[in-house]
Amino acid sequence: MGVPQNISATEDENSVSVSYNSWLLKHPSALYTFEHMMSIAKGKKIVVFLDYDGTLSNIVDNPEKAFMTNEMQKAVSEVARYFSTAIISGRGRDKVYGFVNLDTVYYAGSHGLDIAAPLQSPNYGDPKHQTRVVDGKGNEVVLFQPAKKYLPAIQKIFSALSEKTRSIRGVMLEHNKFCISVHFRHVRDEDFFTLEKMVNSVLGEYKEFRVSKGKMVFEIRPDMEWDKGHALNYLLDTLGYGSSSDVLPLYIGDDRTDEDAFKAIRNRGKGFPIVVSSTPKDTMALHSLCNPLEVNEFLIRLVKWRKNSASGKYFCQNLEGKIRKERQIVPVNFAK
Ligand SMILES: O=P(O)(O)OC[C@H]1O[C@H](O[C@H]2O[C@H](CO)[C@@H](O)[C@H](O)[C@H]2O)[C@H](O)[C@@H](O)[C@@H]1O
Repeated sequence: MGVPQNISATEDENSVSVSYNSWLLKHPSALYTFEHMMSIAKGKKIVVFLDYDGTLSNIVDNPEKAFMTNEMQKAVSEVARYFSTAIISGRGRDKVYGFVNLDTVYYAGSHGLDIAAPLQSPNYGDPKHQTRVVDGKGNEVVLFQPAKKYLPAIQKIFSALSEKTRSIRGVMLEHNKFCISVHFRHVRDEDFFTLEKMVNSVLGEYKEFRVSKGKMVFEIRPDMEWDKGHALNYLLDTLGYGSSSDVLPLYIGDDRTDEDAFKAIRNRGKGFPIVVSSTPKDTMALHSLCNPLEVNEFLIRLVKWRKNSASGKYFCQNLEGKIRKERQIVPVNFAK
């Protein structure tokens, strides 16, 4: 009995790695194609967008404990020194800020339904959803919250789900302000369909909401035309890059709702949509990274590239009007 099982395990592993390798041909590793990507980015402005769970932090059993490593926090902080950087998460905005804990990045929570954007002529999206507020650090920011009118209903759905799912062991509800996550990672297989029915029956009374499935989670949110892709465009616009043809948005994410951001970049016709996955999957992303460890490495490389290209540029500019003799050196140094 043991032998055939072993053989089939090996066959399975082989076929997984064969299909992953052929998937990689379509979605090459952003680490392997880094030089090529950066050759496209030369002289352009990269704006960095990052998902949180499964991208900056590993997927873990307890959503409250999805901390990022110190190395990752340092890498994101460095990235934010050189590039405009935003985190777009399904979590509540405050919660994701609590995990990342950096004041130099912009945050969008609730799958993009809650954006704290810089105070700069916001001309994208409906102004009635925008409020000027002073954040914890005393900076004026614009809160863009297009789903505000749904807050009372979200509260009711949360209460109804808490009541209804109480009988199912392992369910965990997470209030993400404009969305609700129903985690079923710890629900027994035999209880899954009952839970799914419960979720659908509660939502049956709230037709203006939709539910999608993420990683061991039902994600409930208002059924409106606003997603992570819209949030990416909104942030680009408020950061002042809306009409610039020199901007390359770079988005790294691992889950279904990140596909909306990949799609937005594909629609712009420029930029780097990068999916985090160690298995083949349908995606609009053009590049891939295997896991948060590779994301960390990619971010470190991005910073190094930026530092080097900045010093190269500085060298050129310095040479430009001043030291004629040294100008000859430029091509040699660049070739190195
Ligand atoms: O857009 P994201 O930042 O990726 O958020 C999507 C959901 O992420 C979290 O859940 C997922 O990660 C948990 C921690 O690793 C894991 O336990 C859970 O099974 C995953 O689904 C978050 O808790 C959800 O609220 C977000 O919707």
